[in-house]
Amino acid sequence: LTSHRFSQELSKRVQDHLLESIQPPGVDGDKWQLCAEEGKMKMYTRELIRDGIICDPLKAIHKIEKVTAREVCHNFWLSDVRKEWEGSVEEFRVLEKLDDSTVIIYQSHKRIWPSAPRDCLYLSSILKIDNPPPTANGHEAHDTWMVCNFSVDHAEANPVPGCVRATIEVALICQTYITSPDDRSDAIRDHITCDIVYVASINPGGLAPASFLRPFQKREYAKFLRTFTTYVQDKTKDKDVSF
Ligand SMILES: CCCc1ccc(-c2ccc(S(=O)(=O)CCO)cc2)cc1[C@H]1C[C@H]1c1ccccn1
Repeated sequence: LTSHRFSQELSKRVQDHLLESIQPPGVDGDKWQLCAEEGKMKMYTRELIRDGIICDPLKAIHKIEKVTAREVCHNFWLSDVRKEWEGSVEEFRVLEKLDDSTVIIYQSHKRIWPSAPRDCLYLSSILKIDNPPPTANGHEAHDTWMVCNFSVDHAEANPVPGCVRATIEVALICQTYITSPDDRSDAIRDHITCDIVYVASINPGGLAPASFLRPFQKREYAKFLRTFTTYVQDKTKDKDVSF
């Protein structure tokens, strides 16, 4: 297994996500507040201010039927399809490929009134988790995949002028579980469900008005999760299942 200059930091963050992020809210004792519900998707947040900047972490628990953890994580990680579901991104560049499952991305986001536009520079890695823990909804996982995105520095960022650098720490943890083949259909896709935990801490960088940022981010997270999960279901529905 080849390693790269971020291998150590990446595996530390993966371990942390497996220990903490995958825990359903309320179990890990933190003060997660349910802040939005849409169908099967529940969004929780905590109030966190760092140097006067709002960095409320988000934890979304979701489940989508008829897709596998690998299909969800692959469509989230694959750069070629990013623009098909990520509506808030303006510029998007892969700066470096560290290995077959790890890249460094530069992206700028569409300007948000009244603040300056933001950009992000982050490592994005997809990995399959061996000996999968039980899912956040308490199901026996058939398999577990994760995408881990976190901010790094890079010499060739060549940022869009005028952008304020936002920093991110994101994980998408997906677990497939097989539901009992109760109905007659022998199509395996009808018997799989994917439990999803999406955790994100976004530090918007320079000051953004508190009264504006909290509701804005909540709306954006809900929109992003809705768009992305719908995209994956549409993309995979006529394809052979890939575990
Ligand atoms: C708030 C400062 C601006 C801002 C910085 C950062 C991000 C952002 C970066 C990465 C990821 S991701 O989950 O890793 C998927 C790859 O893009 C999601 C969101 C979004 C916004 C803007 C668009 C707003 C947004 C979108 C979604 C969630 C929260 N905020």
